[in-house]
Order: sequence, then C-alpha cells, then structure tokens
Amino acid sequence: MRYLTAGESHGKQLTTIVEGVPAHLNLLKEDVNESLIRRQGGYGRGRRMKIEKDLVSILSGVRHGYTLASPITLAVTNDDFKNWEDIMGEDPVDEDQHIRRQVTKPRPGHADLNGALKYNHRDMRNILERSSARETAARVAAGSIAKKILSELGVKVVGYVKEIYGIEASDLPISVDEKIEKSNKSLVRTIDETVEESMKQAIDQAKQDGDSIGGVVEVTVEGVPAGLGSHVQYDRKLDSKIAGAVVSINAFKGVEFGLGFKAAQTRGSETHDEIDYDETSGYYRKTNRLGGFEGGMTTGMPIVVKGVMKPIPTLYKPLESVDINSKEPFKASIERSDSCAVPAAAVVMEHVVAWEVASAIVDQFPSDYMEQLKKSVEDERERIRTF
Ligand SMILES: Cc1cc2nc3c(=O)[nH]c(=O)nc-3n(C[C@H](O)[C@H](O)[C@H](O)COP(=O)(O)O)c2cc1C
Ligand SMILES: C=C(O[C@@H]1CC(C(=O)O)=C[C@@H](OP(=O)(O)O)[C@H]1O)C(=O)O
Repeated sequence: MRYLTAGESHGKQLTTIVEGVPAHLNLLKEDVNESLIRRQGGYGRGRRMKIEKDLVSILSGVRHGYTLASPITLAVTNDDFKNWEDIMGEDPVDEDQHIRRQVTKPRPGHADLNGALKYNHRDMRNILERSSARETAARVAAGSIAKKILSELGVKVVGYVKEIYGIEASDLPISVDEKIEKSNKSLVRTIDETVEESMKQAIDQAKQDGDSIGGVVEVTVEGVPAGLGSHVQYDRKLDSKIAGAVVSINAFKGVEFGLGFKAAQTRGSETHDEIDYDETSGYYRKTNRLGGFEGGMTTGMPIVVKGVMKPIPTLYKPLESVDINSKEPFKASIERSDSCAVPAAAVVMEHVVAWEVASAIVDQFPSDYMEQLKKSVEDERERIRTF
C-alpha cells in the first residue's frame, strides 16, 4: 500500500490518495471521521482547532460502503481558507500587496529558512504552509483505513501520552482496550490519571509564559503475527520503517522500541526476552523488553514504540532571528500556534504506526480482497503456532 498527501495549511483542502487497499473492506466516512475528530482534540492546542471541523469526503475508491481496490481519495476541507482566500488563492496578486504580506523572519525550529533557501522563495509562507502539521490530518485519514484493515485481522493499536515536559505516566499493566478507553477519556491523552492534572498545569504554564513544551508518545500494537518485515534486506526491516514513519511526524526527533535507549545501561541478560512455548499460543517471549522486534521482524509480542516530540517552534515570546530582506536581527514571526501538541500527536503517531503495520501485512500476504487476506493471515498464524 502507499499514499500521497497534498494541501497547504490554509489552502482549500487536504487530499490523500491511498492505493493498494484490498477490495471489500467495509469503510464508511464515519470510520475516517472518528480518527480525524480524535486528532483535533487534546489539551494545549491553539485557536485553529476551534475553526476547523475535520470531516472527510470520500471521493473515489469506495462504493456502497466497501472498497473497490481502486485508489481511494479522501478530502478534508480547510474551513479557515475563507479567512485566507486573498493570501492563499492561486491567482496572481498585485506585486505591492504580495511584498507587504511576505513572511521574512524565519522561526528557529520550523522549516521556514531551510525551505526558503532550498526553493528560492523570498516569502516563507510558501514553505510554512506545507511544512505545517496541518498535513497530519491527511496522514491520519490514511491511517484510519489501515486501522480498519488491522481491526478485521484482530490487531489493535493505541497511541497515548507517556510524558509531557518531564512529567511521566507510569507503565500500567493494562490491556490495549483499557488504554484506548483511558486515553480517550483524558484531555491530555494519558492512561495514568494521577499525572493528568500536572500535565495540564505544565501546558498552562508554558502557554502563559509565551513558551512551548514537548513530550513522549507511546504506541502499542497487539495481535500482530510473528514474522512481519524481514531480516534479509535493510529496507525490509519493519522496525526501521516504523522508526522512519515516527520521525517523519512534524517535530518528532527520536524513536525507541521497548526499553530503547535504556539498553545502553542494561546487560544482555536484562535486555533479551527468553523464549518459551505452549500449545495454545505457540512460541512466546517471557518478557517484552525489546518491544516486539528481533531482526527487523515481529516476534508476535506487542509492538511497543515511543517517539519524542520537541517543543513547538512558534513562540509567543519569539526567539532571535534575522530578517532575510534587511539581514538585521529581529524577533521571529509569530504565527498563531499551539503551546503543546503532544496529545494530538499521540493520535497521529498511532495512525502512522498502524499504516506501517497494515502495509507490511498487505504487502506480505495475498490481498486482492479482504476475505483472501484474512484467510492467508489466519493460515499463517496457525502454521506459526504449530511450527
Ligand atoms: C499535531 C501537531 C501540531 C503542531 N502544531 C504546531 C504549531 O501550532 N506551531 C508550530 O510552530 N509548530 C507546530 N508543530 C510542529 C511543526 O509542524 C514542526 O516543528 C515543523 O514542521 C518543523 O519540522 P521539524 O520540527 O520536524 O523539524 C506541530 C506538530 C504536530 C505533530
Ligand atoms: C492546523 C493544524 O495545526 C497547525 C500546525 C501548525 C504548524 O506550524 O505545524 C501551526 C498551527 O497552524 P495555524 O497557524 O493555522 O493555527 C496549527 O494549528 C492541525 O493540526 O490541523
């Protein structure tokens, strides 16, 4: 499976074209909307989320509630476009007006300056419109289809907030269903209600100070068959594909599986997961410290992956920058901004991880239509169980 997204943050719409989805997957716009609405929520966001109502139009590839195997086009209108029509329209504008409205003071930490240098744009709006994380709505739309495929195969995915500005949720030994329920109830999308208030306070304080904060998101995927991905070639390792997908989310700077970076401080005997067997489950690991991967392949244990999000770059008390016209020092431009988007990003990460896992399954098993995919995955699970 593959997908492309298009659309500027304050342009007319976001478009996602998804290809390779098996035929006969039941898919309603409500399925996509559920994901889009979850992404819009979350404590710490700015005014933009009050303007938008992210609801999808399915423009191709689905008929009478099921997929046809042809490319699926998903469109989300930007309600804010009506306020930006004269700035974001496709028709030429008067040169004076164009120059007056140019963004020329790049924000440290955003794509403004690098993109302007690379594409020879003196108006950095031409960069920030596309580098904006508004695009993650289009990615979540694609991921919602992946989640539908996974759910038909009995695979569950959940993303939740593990840490905000050093305030860490405990590792709770609860099921994926409970994690889904708890994180959906929490304004900061944490599964540990004892840290909810302090996370919210940290966000409020950052906002009050004209500053921003980041954090850590954890995604758990349960019910994956063993052997997804492959050790035989570097670009077929599924953990590396997931790592790439996580770091491709705006502002995500690092990724770890299982105990991750802590493995630098543990011995082999405290790091690897001992193997056992029973007739009902087949082979399993007694622990899951490595987060569900060995040799770039799934072990069949839950995938546990974390991503770290840096603080948002746009600051209401801006950092020093340089005006690219005068070359004089200036405070960076202030675009309307979130103060913390980790709760929203938890939904984004859940969906990009779901996409990678669903793609790996669809690419590995015969999958022209859903019944065929389900049967081949079931047959493979049984072969592995009795191996
Ligand atoms: C859900 C979400 C919302 C974001 N909101 C903002 C925002 O309001 N203001 C901002 O400057 N950056 C925001 N970001 C981060 C920027 O988009 C990101 O830092 C920028 O694209 C530069 O990319 P990089 O940080 O990956 O280098 C957001 C990111 C995510 C995932
Ligand atoms: C629009 C979204 O997030 C935006 C991501 C973003 C950025 O710079 O990444 C900047 C802000 O845009 P605006 O200036 O229009 O408020 C966020 O609101 C969204 O998540 O749907």
